[in-house]
Amino acid sequence: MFVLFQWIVIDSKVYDITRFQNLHPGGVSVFYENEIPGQDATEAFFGLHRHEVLERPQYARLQIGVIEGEVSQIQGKVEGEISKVPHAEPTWLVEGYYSPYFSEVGASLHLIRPIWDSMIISVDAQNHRQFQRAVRKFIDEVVYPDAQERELDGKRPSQSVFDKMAELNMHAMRMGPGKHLEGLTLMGGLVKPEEFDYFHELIISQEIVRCGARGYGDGLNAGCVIGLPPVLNFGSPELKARVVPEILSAKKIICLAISEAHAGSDVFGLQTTATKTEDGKYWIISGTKKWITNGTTALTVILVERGEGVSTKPIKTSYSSTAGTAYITFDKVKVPVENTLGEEGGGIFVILSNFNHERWVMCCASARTQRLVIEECMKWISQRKAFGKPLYSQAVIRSKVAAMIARAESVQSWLENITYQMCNMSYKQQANKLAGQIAFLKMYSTRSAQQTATDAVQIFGGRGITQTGMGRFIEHYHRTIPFDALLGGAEDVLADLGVRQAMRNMPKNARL
Ligand code: HEM
Repeated sequence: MFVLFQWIVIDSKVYDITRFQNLHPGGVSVFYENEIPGQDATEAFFGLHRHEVLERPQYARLQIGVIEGEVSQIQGKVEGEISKVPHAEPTWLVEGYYSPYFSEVGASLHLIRPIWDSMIISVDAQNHRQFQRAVRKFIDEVVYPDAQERELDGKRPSQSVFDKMAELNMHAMRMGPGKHLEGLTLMGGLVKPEEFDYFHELIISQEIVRCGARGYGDGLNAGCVIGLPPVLNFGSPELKARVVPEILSAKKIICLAISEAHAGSDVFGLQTTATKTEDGKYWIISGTKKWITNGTTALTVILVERGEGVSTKPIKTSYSSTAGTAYITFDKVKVPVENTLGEEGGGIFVILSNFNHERWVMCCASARTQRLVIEECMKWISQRKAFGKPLYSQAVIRSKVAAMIARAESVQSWLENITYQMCNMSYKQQANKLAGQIAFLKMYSTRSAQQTATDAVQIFGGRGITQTGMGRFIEHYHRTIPFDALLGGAEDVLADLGVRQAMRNMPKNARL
């Protein structure tokens, strides 16, 4: 019996595909096409596969040698590295570019900033660049692999990831600067609690979303980012002492339950009721909540700890179940009045007070994921050939990519400007001066993101709607992006809010 050995070369590495060829997901026939058997199949391979295919253990072991005198040239994702693909990173991370906002170790910003009140956070020497490198390394090594696996199996992020984030106090840092950081060692001591500012928080938000796993990103304690601030800002000292450490160490999960089947953006239209018992010691809560991120795993719902009468069930959404999106029902749930956050009857204020920060976090994420899509497109249009030339030689492709880049760059620049304002304003000033700005940015960034998703699918063609293979991140992005335009207030509602706020500030005497 004869065995016909079949070898191919990809990027100077020799693969023995003798046995594998009949198992090849793309079929056996491709290996008998011209220019493949026994030859350099690099170009053909990268026109059809992501680099990560060669890194999977079952395929990596097909490699039997390297071509003498040659070295491998092609790189996939390199853990912890800054991408060299143009526009794949915000300019402040790109060699040779400058930023007035992000500092190097021990450097101070050459900016004169007005001092308005004692809430101002110092922005000298906060060491953003070193911080970014450490966060990226952590995300790439610890979070990225788990994100890819959980997106596939739909389970919640692994507890080990929550725990490692807690060791670095990352859950606490995701709440932004403030008193809750006092006494904590942040990122292994890289930044002092009093020096932690909104740019550090922006870095964390933007690094996490580089995982390209939308549902997982939310599953990774996004409920805490929006759910804990009401407790921190309005909870009694006893309640905070009991609840906050458990949540910041990720032993318990919190979520913010606002939306209901009957009311989404209209927070005044909510129907869940809380009635006091005759002795005034308890609330009895009845009603439902819908689309609650992390709700399937949460132990606390603003005032309500999971217990008798609280039940949750998963909602199947267009993104993955790893986010834990839940339908929650309260059936005569008894809650001590001490769990009340803020003034009785002032719940709307509690809810609205954190909207700016929450929307700003969403802008951080949206700005960065648009770049992930740009990076995918840039690689695809240079490695994929059509009509004998790379895709980028088509003007129509270049025009789509140009629009994507312009949108992503403008969103990031605007975001950095707003972040700088936040660093210099008290929470109250932010509410007065930035609610409109942040609403506009949120509206603009999610609209940009949707346009970019549509363009990316056009560029990737069928692969842009295929869950595996070369277009997998594009398919995921395109499928999950509509959510970004809904959460934190629908686009049109935000646009309207911004204009109304601007009109309130119109000088009475301004005329044409
Ligand atoms: C060591 C060599 C190779 C390995 C390990 C490999 C592995 C795979 C895998 C895992 C897939 C499924 C899609 C994906 O996950 O990306 C695939 C698809 C495919 N492969 Fe390969 N492959 C190899 C070489 C080649 C070569 C040399 C060709 C020839 C041009 C080829 C042509 C294809 C085609 C046409 C598909 C279908 C792509 C699609 O549906 O978009 N493969 N291959």
